Amino acid sequence: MNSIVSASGAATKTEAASAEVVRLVDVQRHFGATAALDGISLAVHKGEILGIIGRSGAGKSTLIRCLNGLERPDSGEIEIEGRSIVGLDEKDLQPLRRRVGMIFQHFNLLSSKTVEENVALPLKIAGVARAERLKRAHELLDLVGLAGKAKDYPSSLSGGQKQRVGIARALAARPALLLSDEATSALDPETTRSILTLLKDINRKLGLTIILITHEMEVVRSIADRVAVIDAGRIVEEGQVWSVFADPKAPITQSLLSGSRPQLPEHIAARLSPTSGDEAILSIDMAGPAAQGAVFADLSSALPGSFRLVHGGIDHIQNQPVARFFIAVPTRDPALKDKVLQFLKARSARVEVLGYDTDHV
Ligand SMILES: Nc1ncnc2c1ncn2[C@@H]1O[C@H](COP(=O)(O)OP(=O)(O)OP(=O)(O)O)[C@@H](O)[C@H]1O
Repeated sequence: MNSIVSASGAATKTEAASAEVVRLVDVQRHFGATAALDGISLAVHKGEILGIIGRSGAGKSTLIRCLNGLERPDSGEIEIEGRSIVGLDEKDLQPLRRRVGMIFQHFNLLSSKTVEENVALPLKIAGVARAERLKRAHELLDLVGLAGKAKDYPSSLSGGQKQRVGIARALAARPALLLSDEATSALDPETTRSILTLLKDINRKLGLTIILITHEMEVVRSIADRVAVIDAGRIVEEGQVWSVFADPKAPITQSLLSGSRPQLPEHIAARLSPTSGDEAILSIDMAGPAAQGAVFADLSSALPGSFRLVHGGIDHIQNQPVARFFIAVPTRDPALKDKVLQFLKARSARVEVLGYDTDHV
């Protein structure tokens, strides 16, 4: 069984437990010989945004379908706001489903209904009177920036506007949890940013707990507090987003993150020798407080002429600096590389010798 993934911070155990919106314990779901979920344990706390990433087929959709009661696990426990949903019949699932809003990649709006009718639909199903549900729909359209579109039909909206309607509809019944299933995957980068900003605003304003399922690291990077990486039905890595980006441990995480972190340029990587050359090429990873000092200026003062910068940069994730650089250290002084390694390690940097280069100009 995986350990329970949680971010209780400074809260006491009791406070953290009371603020749990979602709790999964050793959830298993098999399809024939395929383990779509193979022992998922997870806790998500009120107001948290959790990103769940993984490759195609990793089990993300099965997980989300288990959370909204569309799929039943073979074994394990799933609680929403402290109530078990495993084993409930359709009738008893209905009120719990209203506690879980959902947004989709292709919006899933009803084309024959106006924007306000789409937003009000969950309330109509719940038996809320027309005047009240339209009032709520208008409040929500205001919240998502579509106040003037109430009477329009979905066909006249852009993709970003359709997703805003989807978000308003998902919030209609005042859910405790919003599930987002690849909600920005069909949108262009600018629209994606505006939808992510809206989700973050709603999270802050309403204290809404959000679980985002995505294969896009950028989505996780820009709005999630925590990330869980799922592979072959198991959580293989989890943590605060900045810390997982700074030091991805599982090979699948490293692979998913490769496009989001500086990599040694291919033409240099291709010509590295594992044993000898004029320069040693080092990768340097620093994050949090370790990335805040003037490391390279200090290295230059302590060991003049000891390196040249090859590639890299500093990113800021959740207000934390996350730095990754590649430097070249001349090998004519055989002791220099070790002095540089020692200096950087003393500054809490992770340093790796990637190989040796002879052909730089
Ligand atoms: N109804 C089903 N019948 C048979 N196999 C299924 C079913 N649903 C999912 N699977 C299998 O379970 C595994 C996990 O699928 P799932 O759809 O949860 O992955 P995913 O991470 O959401 O993938 P994608 O990103 O491509 O949607 C896959 O091997 C898939 O083929």
